[in-house]
Amino acid sequence: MSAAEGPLVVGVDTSTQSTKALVVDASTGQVVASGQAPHTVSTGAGRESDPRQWWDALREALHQCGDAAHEAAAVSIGGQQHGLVTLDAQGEPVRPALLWNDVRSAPQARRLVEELGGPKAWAERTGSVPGPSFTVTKWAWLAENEPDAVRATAAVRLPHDYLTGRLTGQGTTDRGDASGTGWWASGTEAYDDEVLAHVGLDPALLPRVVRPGEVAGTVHAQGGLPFSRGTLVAAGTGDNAAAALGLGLRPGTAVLSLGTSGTVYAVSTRRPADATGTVAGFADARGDWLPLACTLNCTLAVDRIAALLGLDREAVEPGSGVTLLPYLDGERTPDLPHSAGLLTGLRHDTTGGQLLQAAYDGAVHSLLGALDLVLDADADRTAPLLLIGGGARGTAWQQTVRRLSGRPVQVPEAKELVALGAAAQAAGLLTGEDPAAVARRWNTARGPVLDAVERDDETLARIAGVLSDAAPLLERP
Ligand SMILES: Nc1ncnc2c1ncn2[C@@H]1O[C@H](COP(=O)(O)OP(=O)(O)O)[C@@H](O)[C@H]1O
Ligand SMILES: O=C(CO)[C@@H](O)[C@H](O)COP(=O)(O)O
Repeated sequence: MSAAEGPLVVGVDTSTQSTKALVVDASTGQVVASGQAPHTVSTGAGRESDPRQWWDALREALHQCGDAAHEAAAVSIGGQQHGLVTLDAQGEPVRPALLWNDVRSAPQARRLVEELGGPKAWAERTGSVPGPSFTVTKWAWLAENEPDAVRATAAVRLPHDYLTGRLTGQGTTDRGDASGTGWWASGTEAYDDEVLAHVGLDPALLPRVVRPGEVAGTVHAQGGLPFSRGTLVAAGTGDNAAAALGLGLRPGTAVLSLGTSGTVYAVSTRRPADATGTVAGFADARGDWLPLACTLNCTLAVDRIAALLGLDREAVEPGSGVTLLPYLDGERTPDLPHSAGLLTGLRHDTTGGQLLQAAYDGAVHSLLGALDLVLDADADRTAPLLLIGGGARGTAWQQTVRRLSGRPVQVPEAKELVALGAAAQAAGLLTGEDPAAVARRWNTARGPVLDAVERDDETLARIAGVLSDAAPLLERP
């Protein structure tokens, strides 16, 4: 037996690059064991992963947790949002999942927005104007490009639903992740029959939306996992909603998450409906809302540029008028799905370190442009930003966010906030508490606050100018 004070819970983050598992003491929030196993994502035109490798990675991550995982009384899975998982009648993937950062459905996205009333109508109906990240556009792409796969599909799931379903044997999801599909109406909090009919998706193929605080099921088949049959399984949620739980986030505080995706978000009690499409009007996992903007190019893109330059990711140098838009995967914020990386302002005396700094600046500029849009009008604009995700560990990321935001930045010591949020959700099942209150009791947001520095408006203006001047190039399909 472990020396934990309370029951143990397991929180999982199945994100783009890896699956991470934490075994957490539900009384204190102490992480008693952890594990992590990588995934592969296809390269080339699309971004796909075989869902079965998420299950294998979950098994491996839990194996690394050792005996502690055997004692878990409840488990919950947070996962990368939007991915389209298609299962056949036996529950096996029909094809690899189409991931959130696969932009091939950009033409379908544009068409769907036009066909169902335009951006304002979509924002009012689903909270968001669907871009190529949204599941509904991926389903439309599949129907057009692989009709046999669509015909073979007996169930449609999101990544976290897939793993939760393999644990419980039931098809479930939650409002947080459902709100990123484009077929969940944020006004009625139910699947939108008209959208589903329009894209030819039978609602019977979709999972049941579990209410906040409700049990999704119990572990029905161990399948090589360390859990006992009957272990409680929480609803789980999308990774950003899970991190909001993990931080015990309250309205008024903005989060910047620097991982494979860059995201900026806040909790709000008001249902968002941004007709410009910059802010996605997601639901959170509790009953409130999670207005969020997301970039496709964050840590991976900057690391790639560092690798091209043969530099360590921290080897940045200040100064220079060079601008680098690191849109290696196309971009979502701003909405430029067909764009590629763009470099301008290069001189004989530009150094590699300055080029690398320009890549950080380009990535952070996109996120900060949406900061004011995700916060409620009455939020305190001088409060610290919470910086999380793998990139938050990096000094160059921290300093770039400070310089370009002009705001204090708080870096929580807790590393895996998505998995911690999932653990808090699992703990909430045991104690009946609100998961965000569990996380606050665990003090998960604790960490140093870096003071505000003067905002570098010159760099922000230069990047905005390049974006505007290069629009025809960046928008070209
Ligand atoms: N010490 C560090 N400094 C800067 N970046 C880091 C550091 N450690 C990890 N990273 C970055 O974090 C990224 C992974 O972040 P994470 O939030 O785990 O990603 P995911 O989106 O898959 O959840 C990697 O791409 C890597 O570039
Ligand atoms: O698409 C979004 C949010 O809308 C992404 O944030 C995904 O949820 C992927 O997350 P990471 O793997 O980068 O954590």
